[in-house]
Amino acid sequence: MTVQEFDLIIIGSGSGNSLINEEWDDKKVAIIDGGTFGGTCLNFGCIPTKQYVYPATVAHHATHSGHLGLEAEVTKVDWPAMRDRIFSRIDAISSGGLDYRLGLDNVTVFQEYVKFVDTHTLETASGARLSAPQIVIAAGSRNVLPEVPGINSKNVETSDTVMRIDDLPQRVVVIGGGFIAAEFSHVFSALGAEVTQAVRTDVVLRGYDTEITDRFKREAAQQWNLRLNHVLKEIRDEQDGSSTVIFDHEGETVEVEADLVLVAAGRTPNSDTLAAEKFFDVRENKTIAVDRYHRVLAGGEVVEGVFALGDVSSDYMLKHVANAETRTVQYNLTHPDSLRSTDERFVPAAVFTSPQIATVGLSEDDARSAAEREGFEITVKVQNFGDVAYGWAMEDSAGLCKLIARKDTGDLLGAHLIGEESSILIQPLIQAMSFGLKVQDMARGQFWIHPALTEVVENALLGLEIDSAQ
Ligand SMILES: Cc1cc2nc3c(=O)[nH]c(=O)nc-3n(C[C@H](O)[C@H](O)[C@H](O)COP(=O)(O)OP(=O)(O)OC[C@H]3O[C@@H](n4cnc5c(N)ncnc54)[C@H](O)[C@@H]3O)c2cc1C
Ligand SMILES: NC(=O)c1ccc[n+]([C@@H]2O[C@H](COP(=O)([O-])OP(=O)(O)OC[C@H]3O[C@@H](n4cnc5c(N)ncnc54)[C@H](O)[C@@H]3O)[C@@H](O)[C@H]2O)c1
Repeated sequence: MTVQEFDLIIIGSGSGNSLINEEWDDKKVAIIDGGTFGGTCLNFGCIPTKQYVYPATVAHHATHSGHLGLEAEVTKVDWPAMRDRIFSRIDAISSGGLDYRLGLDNVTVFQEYVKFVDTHTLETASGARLSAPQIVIAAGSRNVLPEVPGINSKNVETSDTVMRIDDLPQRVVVIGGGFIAAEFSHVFSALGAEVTQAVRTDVVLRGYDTEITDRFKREAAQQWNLRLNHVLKEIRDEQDGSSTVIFDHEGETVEVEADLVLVAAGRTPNSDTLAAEKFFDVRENKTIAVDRYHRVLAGGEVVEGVFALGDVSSDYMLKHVANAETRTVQYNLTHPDSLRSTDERFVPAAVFTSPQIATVGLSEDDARSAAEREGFEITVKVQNFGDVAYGWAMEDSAGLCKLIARKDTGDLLGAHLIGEESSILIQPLIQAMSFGLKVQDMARGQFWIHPALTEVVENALLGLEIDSAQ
């Protein structure tokens, strides 16, 4: 069998597509993607979800401003117009990106799935064999569907399909307590659907500081029907075209009627689609094992020339992490003698639900454990948005900013926010952690615009009890 030889093979056109820079102009590159060109973030993830989140948040504000002396209502939600506006932009970027790559002399695009047949050779679904001394696995992750009767119902959607539906459904059941469930519960409920979010335990947004998750549960329950400890058992299709979603709730059977069931029960890395486990180390969570330079491991040893990045190998399924890893791998591919690693000490995340949530660093529980283990004290401050002037303007009772720092040094250990634009408010705190800025210097070493909402961050910093602070 003939094997097509390349200098570089990239599997995955999401973050992987950004690897091809001018350094490869004179070399032969193959980029392979069996799915939609551009990957998850562009086509099914970060970007379209936020394009729905924004109008949903506008609608939420419009309909929840009575406390400000405003009576407003949303008289029409034109879902098809919204969907077409969103995807006319996204689809054009995806097909434009594909056309651009197809037009390059040095790049060959394979639009099929591949798997490894040895560490440096791949076989496409149609049987072609490709080989290269350098291969980057950027194959991402996919949605997981729980194995329950009725999971193949026509009313079941995942994040891959739900944004392209024909119309806004009347009754939506969202399965899951993670990022995707939280964001879509907000979107559908704010746009006017009757939403039930069913979480199998009493934990939402696992791993988040409990102050934030408790506040989120309270706020979510005021906007949609949040049901905890509801274990999905079955989805039964009814003759009228709807479905009945059946749960076990602490030993009792609970049935909820739905026109659409959004399953957001987690994502799994695509390592198995590549037969990666035959040639490389694959961890229990199905990520491909890599060293600090993103080189793939086999039997604990580096496989020369094979790198992995993003959801398929990362501890985080976040696009800003995949992007940072892409920059590192891009450099390492052409600088084998001065390899770089990605600094993942302070990885932030935001959940674009209602209210927004943003987090970086340790939760209070984890910070207390670390303090006990390593012998230092922590200081914690919770500042409500409603305590600062802009929070008064908003009549806010939902938002809070919680900071955790080392008492002796003033190093920030964790920052957790829930409330309006938390994903923006947290950025100076991420910056402080990344660059080692002490909380006392951060609080008083700069002006904080009055009366901006950032004063909630300023006041939280000032509320921390640092030993050396005057
Ligand atoms: C609904 C949703 C919302 C999200 N929102 C955010 C957000 O707001 N912020 C954020 O930071 N992150 C968000 N994420 C996560 C983010 O989208 C991912 O972390 C990121 O896109 C991963 O990029 P990647 O390059 O690793 O993989 P991908 O972009 O998924 O690219 C992998 C590509 O590999 C292809 N592929 C897989 N297996 C094979 C194979 N065997 N052969 C050939 N091709 C293959 C796939 O078709 C895919 O196109 C969201 C995810 C989802 C699902
Ligand atoms: N704003 C963002 O950054 C953003 C937005 C969306 C997704 N993402 C990324 O995508 C990843 C996947 O998101 P997700 O929400 O699908 O996953 P998740 O891991 O955040 O949450 C999965 C949820 O599904 C539940 N679950 C698992 N199995 C179940 C079952 N059998 N029945 C019922 N519930 C079940 C879990 O308990 C959990 O609550 C996230 O880890 C995140 O990194 C990020």
